[in-house]
Amino acid sequence: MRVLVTGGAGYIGGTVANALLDDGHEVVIYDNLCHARRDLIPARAEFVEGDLADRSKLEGLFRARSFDGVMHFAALIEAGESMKHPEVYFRNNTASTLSLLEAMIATKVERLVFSSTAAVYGEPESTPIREDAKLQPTNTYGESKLLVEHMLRWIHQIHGLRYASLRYFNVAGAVVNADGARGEAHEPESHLIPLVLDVALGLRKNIKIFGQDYPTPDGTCIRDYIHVSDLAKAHLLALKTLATRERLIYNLGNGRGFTVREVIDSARRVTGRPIEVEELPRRPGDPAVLVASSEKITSELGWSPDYRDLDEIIASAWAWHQLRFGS
Ligand SMILES: NC(=O)c1ccc[n+]([C@@H]2O[C@H](COP(=O)([O-])OP(=O)(O)OC[C@H]3O[C@@H](n4cnc5c(N)ncnc54)[C@H](O)[C@@H]3O)[C@@H](O)[C@H]2O)c1
Ligand SMILES: O=c1ccn([C@@H]2O[C@H](COP(=O)(O)OP(=O)(O)O[C@H]3O[C@H](CO)[C@@H](O)[C@H](O)[C@H]3O)[C@@H](O)[C@H]2O)c(=O)[nH]1
Repeated sequence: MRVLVTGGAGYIGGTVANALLDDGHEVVIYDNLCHARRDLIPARAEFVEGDLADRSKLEGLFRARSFDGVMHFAALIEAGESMKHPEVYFRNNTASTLSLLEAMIATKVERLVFSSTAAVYGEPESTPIREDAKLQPTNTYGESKLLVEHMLRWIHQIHGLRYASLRYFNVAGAVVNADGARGEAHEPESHLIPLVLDVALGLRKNIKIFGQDYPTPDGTCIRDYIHVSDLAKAHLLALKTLATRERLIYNLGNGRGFTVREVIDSARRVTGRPIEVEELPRRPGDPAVLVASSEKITSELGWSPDYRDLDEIIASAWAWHQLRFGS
């Protein structure tokens, strides 16, 4: 298949682009590089620099090349930042995605795999979270993605777009393949695991823990960490399944939650280094607990994660982190 990968210069999009290439597909990456580095674009893919909002550029690309599908990763991704600048998130993640969808409708590109998020659920009523749980985001990042899910439902119904909405929980870890190694590095970094590993490497003094008074065993937030290679596997499965099924909505997580302090302890075990912490107030918009039930994708598509152990996920991230940032 020929697949357009929006946001393919980023952490997850780049990893999935490599997995598509390994599986024999042709990949064109479309990214405006607002949060990525040119030298990290997967070397075997074709690259087009452009913004999601540029409908005519996307339409031109679709007409010129006849794509079988789109994997749509391009977005701003920080829940904390989204609570300071909601309008930026609605513009970039929601309105600009509409330009992509308009271009797909106009040129009859039929399949879309969309990066949704656990943040669409907000504070869940029960855990683990199933796909039929209430959708009530507690941050505007989650809302910006939920609005896209609503648009997709209508565009599917009216224009027949086939789509998969994959609601990822917290993605982590690194992958080694023909292109070398690729791991988690956001520009700028705001995610827990890479920041903790920076402290282990001596690049930061300490890790700030946002909130100690959540209703969890140690007072810090609980998240479900999934390895990026397991996520990539699910994307390829979803894209293929859209040949026979029209609309897929799946959670992607490991089914086990870890507090922020447990993640830091795991990093101490894996790296063998001391990791100093500093306790700060809550970060606005953070739900206390997000843990996935991924039973639906397991029973319907046969997906299951290869990485189930947090220490293993962090060890994979650490191996790459030392290569990339160690001296
Ligand atoms: N990292 C996670 O834990 C996580 C969890 C759930 C969902 N997601 C979703 O997965 C996707 C990828 O996340 P990531 O961690 O790889 O982030 P990332 O920041 O590494 O990648 C996002 C990419 O999108 C590009 N981009 C952003 N806005 C654009 C625009 N308007 N036009 C063109 N390109 C644009 C950026 O330059 C970047 O390369 C996002 O949609 C995110 O919401 C991530
Ligand atoms: O320096 C830090 C960074 C994070 N945290 C906490 O660690 C947890 C994880 O935070 P982070 O790594 O920033 O990820 P999330 O905010 O949980 O969001 C990620 O996971 C979501 C799915 O659960 C995705 O939708 C988002 O795109 C992705 O950024 C949260 O409780 C944060 O408050 C800290 O205490 N200190």
